[in-house]
Amino acid sequence: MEVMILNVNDAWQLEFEDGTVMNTNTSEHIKEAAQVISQYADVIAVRAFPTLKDKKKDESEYVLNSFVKYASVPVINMESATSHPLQALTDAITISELTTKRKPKVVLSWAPHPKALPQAVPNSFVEMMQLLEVDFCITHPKDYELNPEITKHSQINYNQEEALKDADFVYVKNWSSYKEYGQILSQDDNWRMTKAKLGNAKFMHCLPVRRNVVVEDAVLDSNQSIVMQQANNRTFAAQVVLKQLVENLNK
Ligand SMILES: NCCC[C@H](NC(=O)CCC(=O)O)C(=O)O
Ligand SMILES: NC(=O)OP(=O)(O)O
Repeated sequence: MEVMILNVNDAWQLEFEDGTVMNTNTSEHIKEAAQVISQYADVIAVRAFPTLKDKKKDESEYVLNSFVKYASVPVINMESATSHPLQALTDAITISELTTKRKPKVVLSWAPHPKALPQAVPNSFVEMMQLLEVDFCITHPKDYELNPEITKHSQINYNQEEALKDADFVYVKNWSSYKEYGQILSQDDNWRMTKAKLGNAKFMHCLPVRRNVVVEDAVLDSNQSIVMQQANNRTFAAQVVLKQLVENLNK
């Protein structure tokens, strides 16, 4: 593949609203931009982080969906406002490669972070775990509930120690509050992952990870950490999706 990387905002701001009088800070409408890029490329992969300010706007996935609407080529989600499916596929591949059990116990554990981060990675991880044969539970402080529409078939335990008991895989991730949308409600270091809490489980994280904030060095530097296998599987997850997509284009 020949790859072009475009950081759209480096050039100018795109307009996504219909019918706007574009006499302020947006220079090009997504209608033209998506069609022009479709003339350059056979596939468009879009990364579009949320505003974390306007829940309705983020949930409308206006960036990703506008590309889908106006592009004339397939669009791939490289982490959108509310989901990161290629990361979830990566995580599923990693768990299935490394599990020694038919039904491993997998825990998604919230961690503190100084910045407000999206819910995209945990959302997609939860959705993926609901598709796999795993014993799955989520642990986080009160008021860090993810979108209940996404978590409604998953167990939530506010007691981290209890949730982590006998875990085979522990996926650690920070996210900002969904309820108090985009807010940091806690930076409680007691939620940081430590070697003691991890027990015999394998440690997972999508990266980039803040050492000794999200997880202590002793975990990342141990052979229980499988973050490098995960990062490697990001390539294969993207390749398998692109391969199928491109093969279908040529049919
Ligand atoms: N897999 C990519 C993760 C991207 C993003 N994390 C971040 O932006 C962390 C940046 C920082 O630590 O400053 C997220 O959580 O969705
Ligand atoms: N994990 C993840 O999405 O990594 P990149 O930001 O490198 O794509």
